[in-house]
Amino acid sequence: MSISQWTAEKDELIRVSSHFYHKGWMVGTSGNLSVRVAPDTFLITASGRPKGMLGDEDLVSVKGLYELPGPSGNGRKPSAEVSIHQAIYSELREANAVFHIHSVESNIVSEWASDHSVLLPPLEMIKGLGVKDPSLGYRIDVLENHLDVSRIALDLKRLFAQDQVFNEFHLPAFLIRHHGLTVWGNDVLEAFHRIELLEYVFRFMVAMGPSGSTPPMAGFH
Ligand SMILES: CSC[C@@H](O)[C@@H](O)C(=O)COP(=O)(O)O
Ligand SMILES: [Zn+2]
Repeated sequence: MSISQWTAEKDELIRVSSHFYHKGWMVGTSGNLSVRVAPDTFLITASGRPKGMLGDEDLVSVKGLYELPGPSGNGRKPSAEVSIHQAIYSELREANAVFHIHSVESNIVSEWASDHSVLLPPLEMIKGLGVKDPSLGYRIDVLENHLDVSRIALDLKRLFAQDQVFNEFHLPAFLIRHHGLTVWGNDVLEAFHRIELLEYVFRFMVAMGPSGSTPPMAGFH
């Protein structure tokens, strides 16, 4: 396999990673990104690399959606959260890009979960996630964080197995409590848009507060 394989996909992920880093969503080594390049193969960011300054060698290929991969040929290890990406690619044929970020807002919103999900406000922006009517009351799923990442991947597969996940109220995203946001899309651009739209929604929610209304301004009655 030539080392110059998938150059365009690697460049795209490096650009997206740098953009998210500058937004404060992939600070330090946090977050991971992947793109599917064949039905059972994807490129993913290597573990523990600085997400604001990735190089070509920091994208490693993973073949197989069920077994945990070992280090790549250049010694880089795939993301420690590779099992979550595998769970998404194995269960959802429409997913061809998976982005995971650690934003402050997504972590605040994850604290507001009741019954393992958070109700999103009826903002027009939510239409960008593929829903027709934002006022219908969409919820984002919130999974528990576990030190053992394969437990998170297992919980995610259980969620996908529930019928409700496949109805029109299911969003192409979920939160891991006190950890971050994961989104998938049909391609890199769709996943990119979805991350930006959801982060806008989370910023709005944080500004409104957990009760969904802004506190009255001092001096105004
Ligand atoms: C700043 S440590 C964050 C990690 O524990 C993890 O959650 C993460 O998102 C990045 O892990 P990585 O193995 O680099 O893909
Ligand atoms: Zn993470």
